[in-house]
Amino acid sequence: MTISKSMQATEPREKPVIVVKLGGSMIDQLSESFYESFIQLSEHYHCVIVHGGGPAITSLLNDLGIKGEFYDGLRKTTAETLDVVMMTLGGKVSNQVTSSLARHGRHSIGLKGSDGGLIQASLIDEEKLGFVGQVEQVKGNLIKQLLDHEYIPVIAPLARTSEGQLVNVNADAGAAAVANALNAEKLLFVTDVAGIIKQGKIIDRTTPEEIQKMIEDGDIYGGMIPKVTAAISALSDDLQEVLVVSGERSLIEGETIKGTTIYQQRKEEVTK
Ligand SMILES: Nc1ncnc2c1ncn2[C@@H]1O[C@H](COP(=O)(O)OP(=O)(O)O)[C@@H](O)[C@H]1O
Ligand SMILES: CC(=O)N[C@@H](CCC(=O)OP(=O)(O)O)C(=O)O
Repeated sequence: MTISKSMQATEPREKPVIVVKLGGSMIDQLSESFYESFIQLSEHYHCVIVHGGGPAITSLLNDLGIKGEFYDGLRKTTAETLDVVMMTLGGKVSNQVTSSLARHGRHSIGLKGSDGGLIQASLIDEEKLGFVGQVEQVKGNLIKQLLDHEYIPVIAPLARTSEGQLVNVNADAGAAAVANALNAEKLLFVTDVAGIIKQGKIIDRTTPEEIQKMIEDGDIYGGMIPKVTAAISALSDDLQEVLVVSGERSLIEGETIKGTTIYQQRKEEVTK
């Protein structure tokens, strides 16, 4: 996928938006060439980061002797767990990302999705999952104001309910909702694999229909399921392609972002 038609854009306001989700699986090991390519990308796009941090949360919960449970990839979040989630995502991991960007000469602002009414959510199933939310609304204006001042927003996937309750949100779903609210042109899922793998090979391009089949056949499993589900939910007229990419190396090769592109096949292409 080419970087952008608007590669030549110089006015900050004219830059399209790209949302980059940093997966917890990779956040400790993002390479120097990854950050360099991200900075390169930020010259052509308004970049917004939404980060995960699942492994860091699990590690601190283990250290504290708190048992974790997952249902369909979502962490059951009791009041005790929520404290750890908030400390880890809103503290350690957020700081890790903003510090790395600062080392590369870029100012960023770490925000929790629960700050300033940025991400509003509703409880999914309090009895089963505790304080876990699904996103209802994202206040894009706050993020746009930061982008207008050339700050990179670094958003932790926390939200609030209409009653003001803090909730834990899956980071892939959070990134998809942020991308939609900002009418982003691209959404990148940065993870520990170079794309979606089928029969040992990275797929170059795929559609929601093919993905559905790969899930049914067991070719896509575990942590890749919430990612592709979020990717499919994010596809729209504005956001026509979502990519799954590796954080181990540069995001860019030539003028192309490397990874698996998920796109919605147009009707005329289907009938061919
Ligand atoms: N078809 C697939 N292609 C690539 N990775 C897959 C596939 N199916 C499952 N996975 C798994 O998904 C993982 C990435 O998801 P996850 O660990 O949740 O990442 P993150 O923390 O970056 O969100 C990969 O490391 C791999 O083990
Ligand atoms: C509700 C829920 O499960 N929230 C996630 C939030 C972090 C996340 O999604 O991080 P990754 O992207 O690294 O998986 C959690 O508690 O692990």
